[in-house]
Amino acid sequence: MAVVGVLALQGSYNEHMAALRRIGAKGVEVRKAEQLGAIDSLIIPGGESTTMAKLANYHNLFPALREFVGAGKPVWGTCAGLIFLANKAVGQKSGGQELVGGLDCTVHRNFFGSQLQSFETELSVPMLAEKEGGSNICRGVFIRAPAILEVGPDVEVLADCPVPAGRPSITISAEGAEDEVYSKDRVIVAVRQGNILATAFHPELTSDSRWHRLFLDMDKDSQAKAFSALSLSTSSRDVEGGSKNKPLDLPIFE
Ligand SMILES: NC(=O)CC[C@H](N)C(=O)O
Repeated sequence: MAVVGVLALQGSYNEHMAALRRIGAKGVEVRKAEQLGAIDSLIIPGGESTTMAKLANYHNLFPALREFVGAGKPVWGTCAGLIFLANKAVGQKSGGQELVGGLDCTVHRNFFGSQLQSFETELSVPMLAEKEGGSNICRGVFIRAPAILEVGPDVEVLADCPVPAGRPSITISAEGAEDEVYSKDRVIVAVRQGNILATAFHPELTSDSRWHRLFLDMDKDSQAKAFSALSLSTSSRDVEGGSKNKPLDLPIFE
């Protein structure tokens, strides 16, 4: 069974572990760089991204996390985890914070305001429903939530939501560029880029397991791809006992 790591430095890692248990998946709390070698995929939970970054720095996790993402292993960032995975973050404390990166987007750390402006809403998620069944709607729990302001061409938008009425316009200061005001009426809150999944809200705080299932399916898909690449290369070498008849979800090496 694939092992899902949950970065357990700070934030809602217990809730992700419980969500994984509910669907019969094997979750492991990850606190050290060397543990990343023993997991198939990784969830970076919500919490407080500056604190989480300080702890990740203290435990020298950033190089290993970047290597994990760079290797194309499935990674899901929720809320603060989304901020970790973004290539660029705005609205940060002065001096900014270290990011893992890999997800081609610009994220605003506290787009929806302070803790007091936390909210729940229904999100339209046709892609999630198509892949995992169920309703076209899911409950989005937004806690001092970030939002995605811009995405690159390889990023698929899975959900967006209206910018709350009365939200003051924000200024984005890009180095050297003139300040620009975010003036769209909707903002992106869930995306996928290859094996990276990111949500600005907290599916682990609801009983809807479909986001966790989607993430597990990403892992299954990438293992199947690795397997078929391997079976192609073995069949081209005409190795005895080819792997054609083995189910794709078995370990490749026995
Ligand atoms: N619930 C969350 O993960 C909030 C993230 C928070 N906006 C931060 O900057 O870290």
